[in-house]
Amino acid sequence: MSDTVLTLTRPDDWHLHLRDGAAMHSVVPYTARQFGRAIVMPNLRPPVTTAAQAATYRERILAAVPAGLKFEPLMTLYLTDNTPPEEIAAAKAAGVVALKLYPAGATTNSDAGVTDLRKCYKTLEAMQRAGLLFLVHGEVTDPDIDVFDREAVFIDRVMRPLRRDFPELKVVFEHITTLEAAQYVSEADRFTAATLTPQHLLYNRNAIFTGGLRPHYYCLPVLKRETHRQALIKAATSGSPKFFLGTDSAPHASVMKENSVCGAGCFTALSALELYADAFEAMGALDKLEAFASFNGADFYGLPRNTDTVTLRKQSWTLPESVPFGDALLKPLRGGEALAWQMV
Ligand SMILES: NC(=O)N[C@@H](CC(=O)O)C(=O)O
Ligand SMILES: [Zn+2]
Ligand SMILES: [Zn+2]
Repeated sequence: MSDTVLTLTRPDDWHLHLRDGAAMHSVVPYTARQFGRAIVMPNLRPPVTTAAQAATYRERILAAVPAGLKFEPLMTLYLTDNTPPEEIAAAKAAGVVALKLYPAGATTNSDAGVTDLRKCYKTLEAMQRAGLLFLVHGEVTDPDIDVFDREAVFIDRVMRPLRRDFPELKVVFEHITTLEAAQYVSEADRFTAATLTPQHLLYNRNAIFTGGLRPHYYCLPVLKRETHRQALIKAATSGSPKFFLGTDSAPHASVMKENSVCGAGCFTALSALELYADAFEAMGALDKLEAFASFNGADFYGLPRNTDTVTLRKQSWTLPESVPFGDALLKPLRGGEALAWQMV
């Protein structure tokens, strides 16, 4: 491996928002160019709650993949208080790989989410039996809990009871943002893993307030203090197979981001690998990027690793300020700025 060229087994994105319709058509090509597969989040309006809906959503995504690219969307269902246990067998038969927990009110399009996980125990049992994974947005929504503490409190209130009651359910603690979550996952058994986003590896919460309020750095869980960022990049570059790539690329039209109420989500799909390469290089850990991006996630999900490769070259380029998003515009994280790495 030379200093200026990095060739990796083709990575997968284990946490991605593609939206639907014209907006989806605008963003699918970015992911399909970099990644072999992606776990597609189900928080559409209305959410993807049934196997049948997941199957038709999958077809719409495939129709948006540019000719000549091979990309496999891996589908998920949005768990609600009322997801029937019988839906799990149908989901498995339709190729759905996981269910997603959105605590009601925790994040974008989560109003149909779970109000109390105990209401879902029969369905979780069916998932554990069927070998479907459980992907978790790990924040409590209690208004008494400070927004910066919601992930740490979730560990005690939800994660520990969940692990105790379903020890063999594979759980992914999605987009972790804290030292507490990194520690919890490192110490957990082999049924627990976590995804890490580029923004949480690269930035601390100062980024949201540098020289004014910067909506494009606002996502959930919100960026935390520098001590947390350091714990996350340490986990990502540790070589532990429990941590893997999940961009959480979450496109919102710039008119919605630059508004009196700004939706949560950073759009990173356009330059995801470049952003991760930056974060790993700053730690002197480029040699750890391939396992994080291309091996650990597939191994945890029990899927084969990809066999083709991608190449990144160290050459400066400028990320566009904005790109089309259906009829609207979409601003990538770091839009208009120079990036050190470029996928070729
Ligand atoms: N991460 C975000 O800030 N937003 C995501 C939802 C989510 O993953 O929580 C979105 O769908 O916009
Ligand atoms: Zn989330
Ligand atoms: Zn997400």
